[in-house]
Amino acid sequence: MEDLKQVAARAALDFIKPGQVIGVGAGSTMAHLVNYLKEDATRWKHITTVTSSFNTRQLLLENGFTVKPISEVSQLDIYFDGCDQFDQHLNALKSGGGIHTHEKLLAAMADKFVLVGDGSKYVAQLYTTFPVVIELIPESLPFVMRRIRDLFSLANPVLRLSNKKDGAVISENGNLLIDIWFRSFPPLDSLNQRLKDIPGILETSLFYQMAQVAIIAGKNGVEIIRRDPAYLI
Ligand SMILES: O=C(CO)[C@H](O)[C@H](O)COP(=O)(O)O
Repeated sequence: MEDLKQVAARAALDFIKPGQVIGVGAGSTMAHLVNYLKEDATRWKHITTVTSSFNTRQLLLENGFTVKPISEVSQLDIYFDGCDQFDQHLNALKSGGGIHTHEKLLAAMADKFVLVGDGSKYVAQLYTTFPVVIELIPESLPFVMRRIRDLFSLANPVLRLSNKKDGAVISENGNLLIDIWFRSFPPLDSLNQRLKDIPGILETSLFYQMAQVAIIAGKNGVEIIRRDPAYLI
């Protein structure tokens, strides 16, 4: 059977026009998308890419694409990214990679933010099988831990540690990451802002009502889900 992430990535090509500035996120689905762009290199040779991911950047460069640093861009035509999970309103958790601050920046600057994945990512309501991750400045660690425990008494905040080296995982921005494991999610419409209101926290991995479209490949084919059904893309 065909890899469904590959099927979804191929469907994403229909959303791109030659010459556009394209954001590409992290993960295996995005790697498939880069490989498809490479397969039709003549058509796509004039696109400019921007990425939130070290691994995707390497792949783009190896395949001869122009990759601009995030710091040189304020607008993208479109940003594609995978996620851990998303719900029927296209609220997404992007917790696994620990690079959500850059991912959210690219999602926010894109005219269109498109989630791409296999059907396993799509759930009616987000489950707590994934944490909400926060990026925080190192000095704020004890305070942020205390404030999270005060605000969410049933949540379990855990500093993300490296399994390849002693110590904490350090983000692209020199910061720490905390995985917040909830037993049940507090109301999602305010969760992102409640966390960001804590001094020291830079960004969260909850992408609340940011994506306009999701491309999902399941055993019955590719489904395009729009947050607003009237949205034309
Ligand atoms: O959100 C992410 C990282 O934070 C990735 O996009 C997510 O893990 C998707 O990966 P894959 O395409 O391999 O399923």
